[in-house]
Amino acid sequence: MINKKIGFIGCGKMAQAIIGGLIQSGLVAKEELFASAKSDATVNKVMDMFHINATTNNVEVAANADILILAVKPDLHQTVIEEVSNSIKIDTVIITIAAGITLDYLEQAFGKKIKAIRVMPNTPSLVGEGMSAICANESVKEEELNEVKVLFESFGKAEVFPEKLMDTIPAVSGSSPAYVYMFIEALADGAVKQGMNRDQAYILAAQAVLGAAKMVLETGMHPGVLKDNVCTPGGATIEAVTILEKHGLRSAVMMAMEACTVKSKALKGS
Ligand SMILES: NC(=O)C1=CN([C@@H]2O[C@H](COP(=O)(O)OP(=O)(O)OC[C@H]3O[C@@H](n4cnc5c(N)ncnc54)[C@H](O)[C@@H]3O)[C@@H](O)[C@H]2O)C=CC1
Ligand SMILES: O=C(O)[C@@H]1CCC=N1
Repeated sequence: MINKKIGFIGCGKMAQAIIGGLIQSGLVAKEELFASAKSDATVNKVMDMFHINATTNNVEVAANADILILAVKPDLHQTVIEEVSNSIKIDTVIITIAAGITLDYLEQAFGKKIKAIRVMPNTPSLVGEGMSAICANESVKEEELNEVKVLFESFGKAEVFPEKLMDTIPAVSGSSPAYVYMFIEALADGAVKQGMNRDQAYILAAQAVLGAAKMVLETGMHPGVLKDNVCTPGGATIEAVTILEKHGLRSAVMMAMEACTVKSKALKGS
């Protein structure tokens, strides 16, 4: 168990995924989780869903937290930080999960030396299969960074990266679940077009994606070799692969990722 008070400012889709993942992991007691949101409707929803402390008062959450997670949109960071910066404890570890918010930006917005951490998580955290990339400033002690890593590992995988790679992470793992859902939807549409029931199609498509991802992670084999193993010479799969290559699947993904990275870098000011 981690016996620290963990506060969330902003309690939308990503914070809810983390809170759900944390509760399910059992690493943190519900009594140690605090969240604030702008509207009463969100506060009530969060209390109903997770039975944790929730309020519209950001300062209350900030003042209580040993680990404070800023889970609002990038362009709201300045306002929220101005609101809470005088209330945080001296040793509070401050985490932003926002795309594009740098460690320097955080320190400047707080206007003082702080223990600052940047994490780029993703929504599969809710089901214990999150991927979180982490970097920290020099004020964060090794044991504090390890504790945050353990926290995020409790609902998936977590890796520490140099900050220069953090703007690339949304494209690879923060945003990419959206593209994968599009792929699953497309697989299901294709099956429905050929007469399959939609509910069954989602199960087949999603399980194939889950299994393929597990093969990459657990066998350590190159994705190209795994693909080749599916393509029987002169068989059906290579016909599908030919069409996907013709329509530029890989270059479409790579170009989409570039656009994602450019936007991530620009977000804090927008
Ligand atoms: N949705 C995702 O898959 C991911 C999101 N993120 C990051 O997480 C952050 C939040 O994104 P989402 O959860 O998707 O957005 P969201 O719109 O679902 O949640 C934002 C929350 O902030 C609250 N909020 C707005 N103004 C506030 C204020 N002044 N004080 C306190 N709370 C306030 C809203 O009530 C809402 O609950 C963003 O910075 C985003 O870059 C990072 C990785 C993945
Ligand atoms: O779309 C966004 O800006 C955020 C960053 C990663 C996932 N969602």
